[in-house]
Amino acid sequence: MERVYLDNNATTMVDPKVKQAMDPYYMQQYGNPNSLHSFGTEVHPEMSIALDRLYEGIGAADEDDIIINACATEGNNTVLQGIWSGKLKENRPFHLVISQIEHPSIAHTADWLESMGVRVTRLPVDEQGLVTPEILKEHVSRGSADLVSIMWANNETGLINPVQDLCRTAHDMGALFHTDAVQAVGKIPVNVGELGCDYLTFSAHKFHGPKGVGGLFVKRGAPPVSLLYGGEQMGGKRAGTVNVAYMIGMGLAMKLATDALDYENTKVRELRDRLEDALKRIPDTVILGRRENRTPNTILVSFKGIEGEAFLWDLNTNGIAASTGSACSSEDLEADATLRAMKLGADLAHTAVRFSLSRFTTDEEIDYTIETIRKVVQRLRSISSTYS
Ligand SMILES: Cc1ncc(COP(=O)(O)O)c(CN[C@@H](CS)C(=O)O)c1O
Repeated sequence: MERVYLDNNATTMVDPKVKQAMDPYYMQQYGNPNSLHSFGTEVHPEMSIALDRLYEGIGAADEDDIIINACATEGNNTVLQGIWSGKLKENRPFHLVISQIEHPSIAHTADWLESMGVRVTRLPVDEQGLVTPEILKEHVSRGSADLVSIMWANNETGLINPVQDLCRTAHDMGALFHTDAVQAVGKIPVNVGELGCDYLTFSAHKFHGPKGVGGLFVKRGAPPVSLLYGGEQMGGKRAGTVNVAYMIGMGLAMKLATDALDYENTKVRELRDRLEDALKRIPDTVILGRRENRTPNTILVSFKGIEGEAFLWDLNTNGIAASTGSACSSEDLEADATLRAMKLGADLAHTAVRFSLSRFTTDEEIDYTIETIRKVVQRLRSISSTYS
């Protein structure tokens, strides 16, 4: 087998149909959409179709806003910094509530805001690794929070938070609610109308769209949030010439991913479960997080006595791509925040490896992965000084 890509929570392959849809916008229809001449106006119809697909994909109403930006990191920063700057203008304090398992684009932004004088509450997770309304009510008094931001699905464990209940609880407390839905869109049904959130973040390269484009949902009536000022793009809410090709690509990727949700939750889930069941047959293996409450494509597994980095290297030598936790913390050998928040022992936290499948993963790739993991675990344990 040539190579097997099982790191789709880090980024995904662009769907060939998405690539094909983007191609005309580089050398044929390359006008600036803000130009009044035909080169600019001729791209408007496809941009409108793309926007409609995004609205439909997350269940947004016509009166809501979806701001096209560069990535989820920008979207997360826009919400947290946008609400903060609004409070500054009103000369009012800002109390931000996040969880201890958020992606660094939330966690580190919160750290920076805290250094600027913002009050930040970081909610722990329960024994299942989830943030619950009970935890929110236990740590935050009614009326004290301005914004609650809790991720929908965790990028390392795949665990799905009860965001609808969290949103309702946040609103009952008088707070706005944002969710980082990067690992939910394209994996589980996302409907902002049912959820009731004020803001929601997503990123195209997580659901077979291009890297470098994302979306920020802003519910009608929610305080406007901006990070970049300049031209009148996105109604002045996000300045900068729109990347037409990427916006059109993200719109089609959203449609294809939404259309494939059944496949994700049947065939992809079946492939994931087959891999997970095979891993569980290896002695001294721990699967982190209950399968029933995880996105259908993700496994976080720990092999006792084997360092995650060494395991990944052996896998990579055999052509299999996976990761220890999230890609953005892969250089950091320190057990990352999510695993620390789950109160995993250092041995488990340092050996955790993430496998994340996609709709392009095949039976043969899973067969090869199972066979290879068995050999790698046996080899590494045979030379391990800590495993006996
Ligand atoms: C929940 C969540 N929130 C935000 C981001 C950032 O998305 P960008 O579009 O790249 O800015 C990510 C990307 N997580 C990758 C890279 S760190 C991972 O390996 O887990 C994410 O998973």
